[in-house]
Amino acid sequence: MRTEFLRSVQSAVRRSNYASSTRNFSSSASNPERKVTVLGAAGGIGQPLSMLMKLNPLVSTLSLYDLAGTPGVAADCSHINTRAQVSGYMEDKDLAKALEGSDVVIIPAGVPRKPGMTRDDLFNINAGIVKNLCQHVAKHCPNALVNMISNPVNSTVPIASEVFKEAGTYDPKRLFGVTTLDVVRAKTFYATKTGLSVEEVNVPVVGGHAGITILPLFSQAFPQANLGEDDIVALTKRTQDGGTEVVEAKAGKGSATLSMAYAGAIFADACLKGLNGVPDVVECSFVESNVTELPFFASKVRLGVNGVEEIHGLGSMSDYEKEGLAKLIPELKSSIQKGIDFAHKN
Ligand SMILES: NC(=O)C1=CN([C@@H]2O[C@H](COP(=O)(O)OP(=O)(O)OC[C@H]3O[C@@H](n4cnc5c(N)ncnc54)[C@H](O)[C@@H]3O)[C@@H](O)[C@H]2O)C=CC1
Ligand SMILES: O=C([O-])CC(=O)C(=O)O
Repeated sequence: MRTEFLRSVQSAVRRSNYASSTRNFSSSASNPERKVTVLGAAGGIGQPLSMLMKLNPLVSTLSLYDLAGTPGVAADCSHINTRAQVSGYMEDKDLAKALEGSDVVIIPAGVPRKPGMTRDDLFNINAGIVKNLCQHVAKHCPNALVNMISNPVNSTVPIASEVFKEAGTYDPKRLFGVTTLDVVRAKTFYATKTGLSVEEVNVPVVGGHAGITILPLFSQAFPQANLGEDDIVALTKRTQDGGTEVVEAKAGKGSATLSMAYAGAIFADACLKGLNGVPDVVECSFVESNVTELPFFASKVRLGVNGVEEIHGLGSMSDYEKEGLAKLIPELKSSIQKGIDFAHKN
């Protein structure tokens, strides 16, 4: 029964692109050892994300770290009869053990929004958390691929890059802001509007991860549907406000956790596939980039054995999308600079 259930979860996940190459998903025996560490593992995102990583046969060691509650989450996850061996860590002094040997470090540590807040309102608390955790990453697993989930992503990724530069470990190919949830939302909203099967649609989302800096490119959606300008504007706005929609619905009890865990698991799975040499693994991500004048930008990225293998350009965009791009640049630029300044001053 349990095996059947696991198979059905795996197959649902596989259909939705979580493991776009079934080759690696179904058999664990042929997959190399891979350690994945989750920092903030006992939180709203951390718990379901840890479970999804435990279900991923590409993971051989799952290391869970949080300031509180990790032993329970680790014990719970460890009973799931899948490949990964689970360990939980809670004390600062155990961070070294938690991180050593990690191939991928996923960071959802930090506070979430409440109604009325912007992601930037989280900066004062989360910037320090991210800086501290990245200092430990630089020390204990400098070669890991870092998947930054903590908000504001537009600033936390630049903070991480400065910390790694300071430590002498920075490799731009290994640092990713996780923007997969924007793609997940754009796909869902597009499929709902067009009546296309959600499993077959794809929509690139570029820019950053806050409000108008989130720019879905519906002109490049696949398959193409004949939507009018009003529909495109409404879909764009809903994708940009997707996080706020959840924050308001949760009415003070946090922000997206389940959809984020799903999105984070898809992105980590893509990183693992790239590391394992699976070809043509492409996801949107906020990375160091020269696609625009900004030092960081989200666009389609091909993942490989070194992390980022290739950053795709923006492709052809509609006039509406070009306007959106022009509008987002100043805000994204200042959020990036804010992160860089923080890393130097604090
Ligand atoms: N990139 C994205 O698309 C998304 C990002 N987020 C962001 O993810 C972050 C986490 O959200 P939730 O899980 O809902 O929050 P949460 O409050 O439920 O969980 C955060 C966890 O981080 C832990 N934590 C705090 N400081 C830590 C430290 N120094 N070391 C280790 N763990 C630490 C807390 O103990 C807590 O368990 C927030 O900043 C939120 O805005 C949320 C949704 C989407
Ligand atoms: O909106 C938030 O605060 C959390 C987030 O980044 C998202 O759901 O996209």
